[in-house]
Amino acid sequence: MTEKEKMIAGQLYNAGDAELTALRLACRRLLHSFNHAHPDNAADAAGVLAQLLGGSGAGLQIMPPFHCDYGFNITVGCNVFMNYNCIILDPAPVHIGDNVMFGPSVSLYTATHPADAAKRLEGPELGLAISVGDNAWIGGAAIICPGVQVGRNAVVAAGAVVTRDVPDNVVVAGNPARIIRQL
Ligand SMILES: CC(=O)SCCNC(=O)CCNC(=O)[C@H](O)C(C)(C)COP(=O)(O)OP(=O)(O)OC[C@H]1O[C@@H](n2cnc3c(N)ncnc32)[C@H](O)[C@@H]1OP(=O)(O)O
Repeated sequence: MTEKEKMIAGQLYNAGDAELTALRLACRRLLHSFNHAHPDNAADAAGVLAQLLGGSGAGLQIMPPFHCDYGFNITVGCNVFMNYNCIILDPAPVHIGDNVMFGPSVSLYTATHPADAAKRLEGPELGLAISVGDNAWIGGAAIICPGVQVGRNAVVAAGAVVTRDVPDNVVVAGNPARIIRQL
């Protein structure tokens, strides 16, 4: 397997690999264009997003600046809105459903490292896929940790750190995020 194949499969991989380094550089070039697009040129920004992302439905709106590692691992449904300054670390697949809203500075981190220092210092990284269900709302500055699945219609409160899967139709808040009510 190549390092890219290992990365997408959720296995330990070497991020310093030449192919992955080139892919991240290509991603940064596209992000530079997107984040510096003139506000009157919405078509330019939409064209860059179409090149950047693995797939997206109609009605996608992302407010700049936006940051991610690769882009091709991110798929987005219809009518998705991401507010300013969202960050998606996407060595592993990220799927965002239809009608999802992100507040400002939402972070989705699929990337992680071994907790054991000796293993971590050897260098390999790991990506665990994240998904956000249809109609979910992620409040500003929330952090979605590696491997988490957020359910349909769920609300993640501002500032929550989500370490476990979120069921459908609940509000979660806090660090670590806990269910505060059913919807
Ligand atoms: C596209 C965009 O999204 S742009 C707008 C960006 N805006 C945001 O990010 C705002 C996100 N909104 C929130 O975080 C809100 O507080 C919500 C949606 C979670 C409120 O949900 P509700 O179910 O109405 O909760 P409610 O306000 O009744 O509070 C219930 C309890 O949760 C607590 N709570 C509410 N919000 C939070 C929070 N962000 N973090 C921790 N606890 C919270 C309340 O203090 C309350 O606790 P108490 O019962 O001990 O008094």
